[in-house]
Amino acid sequence: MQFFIRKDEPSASPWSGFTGESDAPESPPQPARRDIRSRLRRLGATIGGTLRGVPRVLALVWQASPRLTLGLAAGTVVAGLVPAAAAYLVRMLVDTVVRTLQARADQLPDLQVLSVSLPGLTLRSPELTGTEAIVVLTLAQFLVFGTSSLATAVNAMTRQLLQERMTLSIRLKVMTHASKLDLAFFEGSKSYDLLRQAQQEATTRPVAMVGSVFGLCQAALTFASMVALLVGLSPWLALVALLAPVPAFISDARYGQRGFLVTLWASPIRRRMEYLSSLVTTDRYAKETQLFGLGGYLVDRFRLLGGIFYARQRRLVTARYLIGCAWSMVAVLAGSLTFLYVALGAVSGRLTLGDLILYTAAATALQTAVQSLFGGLTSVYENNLYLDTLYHLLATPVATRPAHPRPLPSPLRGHVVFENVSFSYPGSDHPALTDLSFEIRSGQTVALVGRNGAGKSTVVKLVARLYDPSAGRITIDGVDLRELDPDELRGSIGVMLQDFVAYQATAAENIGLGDVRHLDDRARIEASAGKAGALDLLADLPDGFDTPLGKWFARGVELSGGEWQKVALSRAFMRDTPVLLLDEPTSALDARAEHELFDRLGQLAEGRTTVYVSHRFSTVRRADRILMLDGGQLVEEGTHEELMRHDGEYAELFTMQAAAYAQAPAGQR
Ligand SMILES: Nc1ncnc2c1ncn2[C@@H]1O[C@H](COP(=O)(O)OP(=O)(O)OP(=O)(O)O)[C@@H](O)[C@H]1O
Repeated sequence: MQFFIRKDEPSASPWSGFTGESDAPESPPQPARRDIRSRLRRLGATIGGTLRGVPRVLALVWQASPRLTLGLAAGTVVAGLVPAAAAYLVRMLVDTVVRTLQARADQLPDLQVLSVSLPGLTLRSPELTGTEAIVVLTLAQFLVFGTSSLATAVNAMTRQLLQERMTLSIRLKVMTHASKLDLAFFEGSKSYDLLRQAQQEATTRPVAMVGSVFGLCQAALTFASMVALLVGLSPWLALVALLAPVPAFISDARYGQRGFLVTLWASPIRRRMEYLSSLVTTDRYAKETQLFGLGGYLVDRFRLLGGIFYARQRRLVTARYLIGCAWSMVAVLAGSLTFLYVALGAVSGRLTLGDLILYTAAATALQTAVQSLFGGLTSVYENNLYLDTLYHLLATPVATRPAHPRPLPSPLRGHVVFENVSFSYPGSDHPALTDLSFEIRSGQTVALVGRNGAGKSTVVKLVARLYDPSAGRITIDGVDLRELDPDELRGSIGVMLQDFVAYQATAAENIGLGDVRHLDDRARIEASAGKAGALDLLADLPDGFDTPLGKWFARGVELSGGEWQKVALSRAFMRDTPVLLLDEPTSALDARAEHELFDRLGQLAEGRTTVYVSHRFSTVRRADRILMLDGGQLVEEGTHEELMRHDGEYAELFTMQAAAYAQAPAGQR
């Protein structure tokens, strides 16, 4: 099956970073023709795989709520047996009426015994008059249909509740697992697709899954009870009813699998669509979108991708249902022939009127049951495929931790050493750091400088162990970082990243999240804000520290870039740690705020190892030592004075920046 764009699909415009390869993805070529034996083998494998998947699905449902699962199971059993019971009762009623009429016509005593034959058991009533027997049967019918209504209500209720529970439970599983994954996992586009797939399907698939598994069980019960009724009367009829829906099932299963493949391959397209949509609908991007008048362009890109996605779905969905319908005509024809056979049998006197009614009711119900059984199998199979992606995600190994981590030296002095460290980001051939060696003694304040892309942020991320070196090692107080428990290590490091997060939460939470154990410790939060120079700013907000920041939710107040940076900096100060890593902490601050911060940092850094990245040489010169990186390598190191005397690249950049200030017209200084 091909998924190329055809003439009737929206024409793909030339390649763009927004839309990607718009005529991809394409399915792998399907084998041209298969002989009957390999088709049967494949069918067997499909059914086997599907049935093996059922316990997995049931385990998920059970985990979501054992009580609701039991309720649904009970409702399903009742609903599954009702058609057979109803058909049986109708047959008894018709035969009773016929016998009563016969007795009255022949002027014989109107007395009869009602009997119900179950496997290994026959129940008989005492002698009843025709009217009494009809009343008893009507009562029994009332009971059956009453129970059936109750079962329908229980089924609908438990299904809906279970669906909600499962959606929640699967989303929680995905979130919990994702929060433990290695950062490297999030770097690849394939992983994003997997996550997206698992998350998006997590809201819809459980719904379909619960329905299909229990629908399957219900159909299986109806099937078994109907077969028991039908086989007793005519095994041939049972066989015809059994086989007639098979072709439609095979066709549906094939299209179910193709549907899954289209969804899977369309995942990158849908992710691009979501991204394009967010560019127009999210406050973060809306500013530029309006400023550059990008709305129309972005909407066009979205429309292009949406058109491609729809066209593929349309072709598949149309084929699936039209071809499925053609095959189900076989079942319809078999039903009509059964009807003819039974009616002729009744006319010839081989069958009673009750038998005729039982035959027709049972044959139709059996056919429906077989169809639902196969339909259920197809749908469980399809849902299983989607669930595979969920299980695949849940099976992704979480961030590696040493089996027996070495205890963090106590007290931690913060002596950091890079020994011949090289590092490339996951999926990148280009090394971000190459054979980097340096030492930061405990308590020292070190500035990392260098051009854009020199590797400064990478050094910060490696010390915080967001990644492990590709070669060489990093030690803290003599212990390789890989031998430590990452959480324990991170608990001893205060970090502010260059691309810090602005949480849509209150000011207090934005700071307190720096150490969740103290999220409610207002004194500590305010002290941290004080260290970052954010105290007055936050105290003056409409609800002080309880003011929600950001505009996503009600009552939110938006901050300026520099104000957000102060909040992020406050967060880094929440932990009273021996190591402090600050990646461009003042890039958005005004000159006074920056000056004041570095004055305070002088005291805050007392006794702590402090590493900061900065492009402003006025702040860099305050450091005890300066490390200058270029192309991922250390090119110069020393104090400001030493580097100026060395007259290398640092001195050149410093002089360039100083001259820019000195040459500025007096009014701009
Ligand atoms: N997540 C990533 N995946 C792949 N490559 C990356 C990633 N982050 C950074 N790089 C690459 O690693 C190199 C070093 O990046 P790094 O962010 O450490 O530079 P930097 O010195 O902090 O730059 P800047 O001054 O612009 O912040 C760059 O070539 C960059 O392209």
